[in-house]
Amino acid sequence: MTVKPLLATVLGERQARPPIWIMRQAGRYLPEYRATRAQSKGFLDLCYTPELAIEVSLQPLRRFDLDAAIMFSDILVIPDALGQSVRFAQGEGPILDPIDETSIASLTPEKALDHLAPVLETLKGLRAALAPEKTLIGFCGSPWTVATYMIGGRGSTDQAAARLFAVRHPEAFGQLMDILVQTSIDYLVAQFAAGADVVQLFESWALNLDDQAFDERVINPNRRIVEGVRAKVPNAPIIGFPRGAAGNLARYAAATGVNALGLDYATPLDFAARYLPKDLPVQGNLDPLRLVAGGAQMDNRIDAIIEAFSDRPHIFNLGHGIVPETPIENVARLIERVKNG
Ligand SMILES: Cc1c2[nH]c(c1CCC(=O)O)Cc1[nH]c(c(CCC(=O)O)c1C)Cc1[nH]c(c(CCC(=O)O)c1C)Cc1[nH]c(c(C)c1CCC(=O)O)C2
Repeated sequence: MTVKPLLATVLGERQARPPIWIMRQAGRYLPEYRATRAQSKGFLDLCYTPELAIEVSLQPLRRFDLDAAIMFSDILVIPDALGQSVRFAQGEGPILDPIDETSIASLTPEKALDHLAPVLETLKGLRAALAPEKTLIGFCGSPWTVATYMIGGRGSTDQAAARLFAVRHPEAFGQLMDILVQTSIDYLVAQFAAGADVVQLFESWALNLDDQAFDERVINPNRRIVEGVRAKVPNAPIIGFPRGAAGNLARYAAATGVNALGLDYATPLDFAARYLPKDLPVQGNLDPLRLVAGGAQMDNRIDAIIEAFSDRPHIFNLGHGIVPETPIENVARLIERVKNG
């Protein structure tokens, strides 16, 4: 069987050079993505049309020697599948009709997996199209992060609406988290069945939480998902990416049981050495804006990241998603440097 270096790294095997993928690697910095996007009827339509979603997932691998493809979709297909109205307005980001303590009961978890069937078709098509040494990554948003959009109705810098809702309506909030945990388990199990090698839990808003809230809203639901998925898919490989977790990172890694820990770019490079078990695989963590600017500052930082994690399994990645302004030649240079020094 052909070895998949990225999957092997998630499972704890250090490689001579770190394998690499890029968060949001299929996206607007690529002209071919913008062209396919223009052909679609809208962003969600692109997510639910396997033929187009497969195409955009493969676009970055045609240009660059990446070690993984990530299925093209979005974390907000879950609220959409639960019956909440989700729109992606041009230049505004996602807009949802916010849910409240009375509307949680009208969500439709029983219909969610049928609604998500096209995403599973995308995975099957990718599995068939990918070279055997490439890792296929599935994903979902973690419950707290998805809930911040469902309750707030849009992205925000402080997630105030959801933070207030969680403490003002703890019972309704608990019901919402239960629905999101169960839907995420079913969805990820189905992703493995459709051919995913590994899945990533995107907890993009693991910040702005006191330690009690972090335990209740981040650690607990992520742990329940890891356990629930592994009850059906024994030893399922899972990467956790709790962005902004900072001082809570080590507890997150120990308590959730994820195989590998995604580090955002604000995580100090000596953090892993100081606070993480010595064999725990890490992923990250170049600042996406260093990739925009490129040049020597980027090369030096890439080298520093590789050096800092050279004694443990390491997957190179950005510390958050690539931004649309990123010059393509800088991406090529990043990958060349990671692969060949
Ligand atoms: C919070 C979040 C979302 N989506 C996602 C997250 C977690 C990661 C993170 O923190 O960045 C995850 C995501 N979104 C997308 C992917 C596809 C796979 C990949 O290439 O990584 C993945 C893994 C496509 C996308 N998702 C979106 C686009 C751009 C939409 C377009 O093409 O018009 C893409 C390519 C839209 C989106 N989707 C979301 C927002 C806030 C936005 C608007 C802001 C933005 O444009 O970056 C929600």
